[in-house]
Amino acid sequence: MNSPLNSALLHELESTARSAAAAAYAPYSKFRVGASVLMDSGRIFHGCNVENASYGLCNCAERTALFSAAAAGERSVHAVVVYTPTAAPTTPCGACRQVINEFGPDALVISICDGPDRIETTLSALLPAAFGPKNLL
Ligand SMILES: O=c1ccn([C@H]2C[C@H](O)[C@@H](CO)O2)c(=O)[nH]1
Repeated sequence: MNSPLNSALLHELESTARSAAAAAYAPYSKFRVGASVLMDSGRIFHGCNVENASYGLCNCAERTALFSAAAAGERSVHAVVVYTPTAAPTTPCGACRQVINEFGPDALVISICDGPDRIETTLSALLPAAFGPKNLL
């Protein structure tokens, strides 16, 4: 990604994450999450959480979005946006942080919600000293 994350792109990413939550399959938690990812190619993918009757197999919105990008051949993520239907923003869970690290150790991570607050941080701040592909070289 050579160009910075300008405000138009950020707005698109945020509205994509918000609308992705509409497809959430969350019959158990009722917590409907949406995510969008901007890949270094410039392509945007989205995802929602997909739950399962065997609760441990629930997949978060962030991972759904990233796996969708990976399935399309993408390998490098520039920014991740997660939307939760809450008053305060929510950062990705530990499992999602590890998956984001696989494809974007330098990724920006932006959390938005229904309230005015937002969190703009980086994957490396959320998962310092991460284990990743470099450790297997
Ligand atoms: O950042 C998050 C946090 C939680 N969830 C999902 C997982 C589960 O389906 C539900 C409750 O944890 O919300 C996400 O998709 N992303």
